[in-house]
Amino acid sequence: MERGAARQPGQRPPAAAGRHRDVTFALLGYGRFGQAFAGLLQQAGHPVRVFDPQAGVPADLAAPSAAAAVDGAAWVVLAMPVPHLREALLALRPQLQAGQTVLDVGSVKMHPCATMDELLGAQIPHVGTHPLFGPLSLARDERPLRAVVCPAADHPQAAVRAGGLFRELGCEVIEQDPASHDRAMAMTHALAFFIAKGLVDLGVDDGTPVAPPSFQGMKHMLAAVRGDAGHLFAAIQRENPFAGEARAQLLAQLERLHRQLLADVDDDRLAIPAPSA
Ligand SMILES: O=C(O)C(=O)C[C@]1(C(=O)O)C=C[C@@H](O)C=C1
Repeated sequence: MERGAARQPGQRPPAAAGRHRDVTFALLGYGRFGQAFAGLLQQAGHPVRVFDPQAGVPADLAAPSAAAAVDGAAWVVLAMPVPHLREALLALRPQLQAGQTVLDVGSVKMHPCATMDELLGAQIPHVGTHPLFGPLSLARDERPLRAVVCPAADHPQAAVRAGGLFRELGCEVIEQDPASHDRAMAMTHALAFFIAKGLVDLGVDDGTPVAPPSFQGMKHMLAAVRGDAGHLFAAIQRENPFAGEARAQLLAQLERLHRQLLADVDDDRLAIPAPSA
């Protein structure tokens, strides 16, 4: 695991100073994360060109096509919903040059990394990344930001460059292989969204003034699910090969607990053992 030189909490990335005028980013996808990432890149002084066939892109950022966005860009950021990545990359492949670095920013890593390896091969430098932040955590000013970087076997230098980019944006960088990442996300991200969506669908009112402190921590989970158009929830669950098993294990544990409570087991048996020293 590689830990980057993190900024101090609350410390901002360097302000735009025109230092990076030659390092242009092509951002393909302007959804919730694409918009947030464009803002971070611009704040750091990077020119950004955006193409999104669906979302309204501000005129000063908009490129007329994916090819126009990518032309001459040092970085190509794949910020479309994960299930669209393959088709987008197939269409884009003829425009890409060996001097460019392609990175994805999806919440799962096995499928996107395998797709980039397959379609970009040894010719086009590429790297998988998962920024562990989004518009809500940025708005809460959570620092330090964190990003996972999954190096491609053929392109270790692309991973080094991506690590440098995320550090420049104020992130701690964690290096992981795609399977370890997806396993960890199945037990954290996927379960958090699963529980939160269950609570939202149940009609739980997280705005009630009597919600106790123990519930306050869940509010971020509910806000994340409410802010999602559905793509993120589906990708986190369906594109992660370990998420189904994690959900099944959680449901089994909840069912077991439910039965214990109904069976009136001794309260002591419900206690969670203290962690061993
Ligand atoms: O900050 C937000 O807006 C988020 O929802 C961030 C969030 C999450 O915590 O679920 C969303 C998706 C990413 O894959 C990682 C982080």
